[in-house]
Amino acid sequence: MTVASNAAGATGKIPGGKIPATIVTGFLGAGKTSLIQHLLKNAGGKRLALIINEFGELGVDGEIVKGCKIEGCPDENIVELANGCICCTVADDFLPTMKALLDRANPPDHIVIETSGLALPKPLVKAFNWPEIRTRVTVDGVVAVVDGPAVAAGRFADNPDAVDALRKSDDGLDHESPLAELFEDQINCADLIIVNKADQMTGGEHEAAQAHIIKELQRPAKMITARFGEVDPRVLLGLDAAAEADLSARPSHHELEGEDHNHDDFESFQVEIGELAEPQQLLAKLVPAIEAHDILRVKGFLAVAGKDMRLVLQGVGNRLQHYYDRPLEAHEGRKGRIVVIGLKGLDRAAITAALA
Ligand SMILES: Nc1nc2c(ncn2[C@@H]2O[C@H](COP(=O)(O)OP(=O)(O)OP(=O)(O)O)[C@@H](O)[C@H]2O)c(=O)[nH]1
Repeated sequence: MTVASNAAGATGKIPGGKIPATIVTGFLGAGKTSLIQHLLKNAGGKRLALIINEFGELGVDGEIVKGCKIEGCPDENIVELANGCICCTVADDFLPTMKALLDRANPPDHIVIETSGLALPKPLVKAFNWPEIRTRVTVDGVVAVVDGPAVAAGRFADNPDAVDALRKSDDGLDHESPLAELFEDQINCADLIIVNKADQMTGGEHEAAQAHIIKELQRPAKMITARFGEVDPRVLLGLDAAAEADLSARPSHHELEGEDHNHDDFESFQVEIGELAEPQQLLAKLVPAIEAHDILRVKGFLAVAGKDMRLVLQGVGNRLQHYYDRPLEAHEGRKGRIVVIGLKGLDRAAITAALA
């Protein structure tokens, strides 16, 4: 979990004195961090506090936000806590973090929470009914960021073959496609759905993505499209949904599992990567490894010979992106680390060997 706050300005408090909070959900790599970066840069003086949660043990998203050096968002306001979905660590992590934010001498105008890509949003919304925070904060809205091209390609459709294969490797699997269930839970908790990566979709793909969302949507929600999460903050904030008060209208596949569900369908691990002669040295090995092992998400930081800057690596499916974001610090050394996330059963040894 990462906490950050930005520049001073107008109060966002709503009548009754409660501070509004926005929960940003969405599958791995859909564009949540991009949306939040855009929001922080365009907050127009509103004092936002940001809580970022990650599934993998490496806190990449918070580091990326820090690396942007957004004015008014100093590093000392950023606290990392990765390695666990916020929906599973509500009592241990989320509640104390919220209380600390609210107890600040100058509390934020609006709180934005980025959940991990594997988190179920509903348990988090439920946490806003806890006595310690219910009188002080309300969920202004749940925003689901969707990877438009991936939806259009059927990534979140029920896939009986894939589920059968997973069942064979795990007798305990007692539900439908984990990706489809998670996707449905995330959109069916949302007040606003953002179909992101519009730049990567043709008109037909756009229609296919929308049609799939509408088919799975069981409640009314606004839907807009975006590229790189560039959404006007006036659209994003101020939904005034009070989501914690209408939980029963937000259906979930995990209703019966209570709050003690876990994420056994997915796993993540880290790979250390020595200094690269050039980025291509790793990229050339990564694409075949991603395809061979159906890796869902790769992200991390790398060192390249002769470069003083840190190389950020992002992979969503087999689409890779890399860029230098900030100078490497002496204590970081000249090696890199990436986190690999996929469905349970990843062949860690084979993937690590392939990237060595
Ligand atoms: N082409 C394109 N790429 C995008 C867009 N939005 C995000 N990306 C890229 O997709 C990758 C993942 O984006 P993030 O914003 O980190 O996604 P995320 O949802 O925060 O990812 P996790 O926190 O790992 O779940 C990055 O390489 C982004 O640059 C978009 O609209 N178009």
